[in-house]
Amino acid sequence: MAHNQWAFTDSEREAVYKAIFSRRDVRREFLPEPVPEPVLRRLLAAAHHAPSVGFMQPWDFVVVRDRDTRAEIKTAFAQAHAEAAEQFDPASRETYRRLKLEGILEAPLGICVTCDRSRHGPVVIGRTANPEMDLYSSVCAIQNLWLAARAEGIGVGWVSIIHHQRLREILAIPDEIDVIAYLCVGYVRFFRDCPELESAGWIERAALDGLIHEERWQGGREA
Ligand SMILES: Cc1cc2c(cc1C)N(C[C@H](O)[C@H](O)[C@H](O)COP(=O)(O)O)c1[nH]c(=O)[nH]c(=O)c1N2
Repeated sequence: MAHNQWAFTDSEREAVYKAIFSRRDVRREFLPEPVPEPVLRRLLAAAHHAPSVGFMQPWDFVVVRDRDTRAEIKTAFAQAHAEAAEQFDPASRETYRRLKLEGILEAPLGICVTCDRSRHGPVVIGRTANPEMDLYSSVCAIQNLWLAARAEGIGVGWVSIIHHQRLREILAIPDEIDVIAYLCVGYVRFFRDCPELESAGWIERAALDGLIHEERWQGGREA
């Protein structure tokens, strides 16, 4: 197509890809400066404009600023992290233990993203055949927030090494609401060029060509 009036301008498009390619999971580079309310509001508005199954908008955002609360969450992480280490084979266990996998106390802000699976009733457009679609919708909100944060020069780190039931207790989240994520959010000293798990030698980024299948799945499970 020669000209597409709906495309962004070159610089706008570059900005979108820049956010996508330079977004990182941040753990150790957080700065303690608070995130101003208008900026936080923009991040949450970006999250809230994510796509959602049947326009369900199943998310809520619990904003955690209190250090004592974050310390409780850190303790919950430490417990789940110790349990996790036992699940890796002995050869990689020590490497796992040395990885920095959260910035709960370093980041001035935590955001717990949830999913209210019964919002708008039991039958939802698009969720009938695949009931997990509401959970995916909350994940879309997280990705929007993550990219918007990158554009604001703010880092986000997803901490999933934590039992959601424990988070629910600490944050007084009702039983019928699913916890989707705990995010550490704050300004950063810098953004890494590539995923820390890659530079730490844990896993490399797969070649995209090996993940694309023409018409039918080709080959075995291995990409
Ligand atoms: C659902 C989910 C859950 C987690 C993560 C991500 C996602 C999508 N990631 C971040 C993850 O390690 C990271 O995205 C990859 O290593 C790729 O790095 P970049 O995000 O590109 O920096 C993550 N990182 C971490 O240090 N502790 C964690 O508990 C988690 N949990």
